Amino acid sequence: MIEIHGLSANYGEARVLNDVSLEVHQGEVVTLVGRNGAGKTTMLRSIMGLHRDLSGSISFDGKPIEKWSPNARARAGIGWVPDDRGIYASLTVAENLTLPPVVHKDAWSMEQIHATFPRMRERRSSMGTQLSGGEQQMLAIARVLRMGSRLLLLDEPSEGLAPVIVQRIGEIIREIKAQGVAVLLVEQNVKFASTVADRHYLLSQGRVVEQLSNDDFKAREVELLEHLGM
Ligand SMILES: Nc1ncnc2c1ncn2[C@@H]1O[C@H](COP(=O)(O)OP(=O)(O)OP(=O)(O)O)[C@@H](O)[C@H]1O
Repeated sequence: MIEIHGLSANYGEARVLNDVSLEVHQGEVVTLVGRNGAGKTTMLRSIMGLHRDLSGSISFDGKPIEKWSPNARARAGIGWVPDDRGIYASLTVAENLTLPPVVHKDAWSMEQIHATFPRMRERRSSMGTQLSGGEQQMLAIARVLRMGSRLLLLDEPSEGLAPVIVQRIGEIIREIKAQGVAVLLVEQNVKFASTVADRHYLLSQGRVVEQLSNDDFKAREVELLEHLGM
């Protein structure tokens, strides 16, 4: 679905990603794990077309997309869920869901959204400001599925959420995967990452230092926690 080869990214003089290659296939959940400042968010922003100071190749469904605008990438089916979730505070849940345009034929219907996210039906008239952190995260994920995204870029969805809510987000990611959607997940929560992902890329100082199956990742959890300084 998405293939990245030799991606390097800079902020002015500073190189923050160095020759990174990775791929995510349809229906796969893959994490990018690394310390603060390792370059994880820059990777997601580069895939979405929001960071442009880069070299290397990015192809989506076999088409080179490096020169495409973020809009064109969204229309092709790439959905960005930023770490601040980007909810419109003064709109209701229903308005937040329906405001962005449907950009792809694989867009989820409201019925599908409500089946996977029953909380969004219950809260449909609530304003963005009234939502808990977990509800905001669910709304942000539901919104890109409603637009028709087939590859979700999730930036630390577990951050700041209570364990029981993190567990629910994990269930949602597994349900989304079962529908054939691919997920590239930035995470520092190693435990959570191991409950949802098929594979992991370990990023350190802008380089992929290891690629691990989920079984290997779980077996080396203690060492990885140490590596991440957690
Ligand atoms: N707008 C910017 N201008 C200059 N440097 C930046 C900018 N944004 C990020 N950086 C730097 O790029 C490097 C990678 O940042 P990035 O946010 O991608 O890392 P991260 O792994 O997502 O970490 P975090 O979890 O802290 O966001 C860091 O050294 C950071 O200071």
